[in-house]
Amino acid sequence: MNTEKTYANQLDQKDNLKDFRKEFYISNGTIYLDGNSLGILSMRAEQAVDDAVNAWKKYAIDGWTEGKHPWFYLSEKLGSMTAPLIGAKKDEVIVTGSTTTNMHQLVASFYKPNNKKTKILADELNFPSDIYALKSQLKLKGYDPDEHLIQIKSRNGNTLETEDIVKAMADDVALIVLPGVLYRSGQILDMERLTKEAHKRNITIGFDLCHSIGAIPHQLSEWGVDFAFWCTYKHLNAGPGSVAGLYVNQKHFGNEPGLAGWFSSSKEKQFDMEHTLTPAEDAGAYQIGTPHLLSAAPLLGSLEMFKEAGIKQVRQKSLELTHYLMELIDSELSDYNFTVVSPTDEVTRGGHIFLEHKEAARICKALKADGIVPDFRTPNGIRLAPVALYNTFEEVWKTVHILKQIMKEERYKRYENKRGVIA
Ligand SMILES: Cc1ncc(COP(=O)(O)O)c(C=O)c1O
Ligand SMILES: Nc1ccccc1C(=O)C[C@H](N)C(=O)O
Repeated sequence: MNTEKTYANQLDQKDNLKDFRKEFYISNGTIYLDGNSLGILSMRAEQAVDDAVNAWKKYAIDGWTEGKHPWFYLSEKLGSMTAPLIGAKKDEVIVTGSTTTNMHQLVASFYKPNNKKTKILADELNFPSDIYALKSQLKLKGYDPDEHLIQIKSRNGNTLETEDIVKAMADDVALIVLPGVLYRSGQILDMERLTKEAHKRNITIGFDLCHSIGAIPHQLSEWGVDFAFWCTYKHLNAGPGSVAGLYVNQKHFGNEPGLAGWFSSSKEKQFDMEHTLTPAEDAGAYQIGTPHLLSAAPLLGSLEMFKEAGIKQVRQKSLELTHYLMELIDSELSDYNFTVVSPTDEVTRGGHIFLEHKEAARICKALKADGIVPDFRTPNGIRLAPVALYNTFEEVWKTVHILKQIMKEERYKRYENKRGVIA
């Protein structure tokens, strides 16, 4: 491979998405590689927040129905803007809640245990919040999570085998919830095949798309996935605590949500103030209460950028960035005991790379001191996410060379090998 910096510059010059970087606030001298934990602010997202504040200033209560983006319809509008990113129909998507509250809503709606089927299938590598939510949903239905939550085991501690998941789809499984992309190793699960296998066995299946939305294309409707949910503060760059999203396949429209509220209502009936709910005929039925407008607004700006860039192009560049990163790690860091545990192939490699090293916590501190923002995951993981919309090949090149210097000079030894509060 070509390890010269000039090669990185050539790749940057050829990059069709390079102009998007100019729209982001990138701190001077910083190389931000943590976009899969929190994406950075774009001018368009900022503008959308300003517009929302101004609409409040100008319209007060009338902002619900007036202005450029009337608040009463904003969740649906953002849902339809999100749909192309996941291969869904417009009315199958709604922007609402947080990842975890949406998961609670969907499990409360789709987990319907009966005499024969009572178990929920998940995996042992998922983000803790999902597992906590599943356990509490089981308890609410009177089941012991120790018996009724089955967590598929990883053979190597980092990735899952489709065959192992399919094998675990036993007769007593009612519901499956899995990540689309694993938060540590970045492995993409075969959502299409898993959905097919689940449905053959009469099992409902849903996916957590936190680490896949905005990083890879999906075809949820075509695959027939029953439901999905995600956050918008990672690859979608909508800001800390931005409003999340959910997808419900249209074959499930017309049902009552497990957790109802007046925003679950059909729009026409909502202000009739009846005590009998008429649920919306689409994914809107899975909303609960008043949308968090100021935290939803930035998505208007970010999703517009995704529309212009196109998720296929985003994926293409992301694959090139992670490929380049892995090649440089291979050629430059071979003396320093790093292990890349992310899948290397293009089918199962997501938008970030996961490196293991026993000194990972303090290597991350040393990187940060040199202006590179990685993400530490306990006990020994370094996540690096070169993001298509705002990172460059030159930044990838610099990261690996700075990391090499840190290792060569053992500069990480200046720090304690312990995580900070968050990373
Ligand atoms: C896979 C996954 N699920 C859930 C969450 C958390 O959900 P919430 O947005 O509700 O905090 C995260 C990250 O925070 C995540 O990576
Ligand atoms: N929501 C957060 C709030 C604070 C700090 C980090 C997060 C994350 O999102 C972590 C992320 N889910 C991860 O995959 O590590």
